Amino acid sequence: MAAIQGAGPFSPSPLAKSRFARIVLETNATRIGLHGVDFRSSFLKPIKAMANDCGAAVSGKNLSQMAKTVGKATNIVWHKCSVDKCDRQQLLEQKGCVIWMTGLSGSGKSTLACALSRGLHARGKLTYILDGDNVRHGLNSDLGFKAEDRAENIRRIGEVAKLFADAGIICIASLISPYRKDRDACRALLPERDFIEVFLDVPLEVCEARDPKGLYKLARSGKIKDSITTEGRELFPPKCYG
Ligand SMILES: Nc1ncnc2c1ncn2[C@@H]1O[C@H](COP(=O)(O)OS(=O)(=O)O)[C@@H](OP(=O)(O)O)[C@H]1O
Ligand SMILES: Nc1ncnc2c1ncn2[C@@H]1O[C@H](COP(=O)(O)OP(=O)(O)O)[C@@H](O)[C@H]1O
Repeated sequence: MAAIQGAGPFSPSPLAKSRFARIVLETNATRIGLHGVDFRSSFLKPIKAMANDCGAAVSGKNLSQMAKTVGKATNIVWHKCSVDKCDRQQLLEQKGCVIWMTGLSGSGKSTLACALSRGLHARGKLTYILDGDNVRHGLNSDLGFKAEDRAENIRRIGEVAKLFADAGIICIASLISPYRKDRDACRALLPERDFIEVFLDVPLEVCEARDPKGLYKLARSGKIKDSITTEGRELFPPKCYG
């Protein structure tokens, strides 16, 4: 996990945003297959690590053809296609993965996700952001903020993120995702180095002072329920290290 320390109560300049994105990228470069990269120029070079991954993908083709019970469904058979993740990665010249931003509301997840997406896009990398706010407008519009609803929200986004990674896309998930067990369940869906967790280590006081949506105010006055504002400190590790 990589942690981004909270900045002071100022608006981030585009330069600061791109520096943030660079920190994340440099911290995790090896894990997304960008070895020895000069971040100022050579992002677009073909990714060496992909060759190894393709080997792994080939051995992964031996998925059982036996009918299985999956969840509530019976007689489910995995359908393989001759075009696989490896082929898509080679086409895109990048490695599909999930970069998971976690942190309190107002910690800067969406801002950093956008800066990272913009930075990668400028370097010719295909990204897609799954933002908690946005996904709750559609796929997850049936969910609220009780712990079990948050868990289902995170589970679904984890599954969608896995599909994006399988498509060869760098998927940036941006969710509060306060409970470690929910994040760990998403991590378990992917090969270890394909899931990069970034904790925005911003103190509750700073997030509450920002409060761009007025959520902390509403939570403190009891007007919204199931807020994690007050117990936020306990839900996240005190420090996270890359
Ligand atoms: N309790 C409560 N009531 C009303 N609204 C709330 C509540 N908690 C969170 N939010 C807002 O919902 C945004 C998305 O939350 P997430 O899907 O990221 O949350 S979670 O991962 O499921 O915990 C989240 O987005 P961010 O502010 O960008 O974090 C908040 O705007
Ligand atoms: N590094 C930063 N320093 C100061 N303010 C920031 C920083 N990153 C984001 N912000 C501001 O904090 C507020 C919340 O950011 P946002 O990205 O929406 O957080 P989240 O998605 O975690 O709720 C916004 O007003 C944003 O401009």
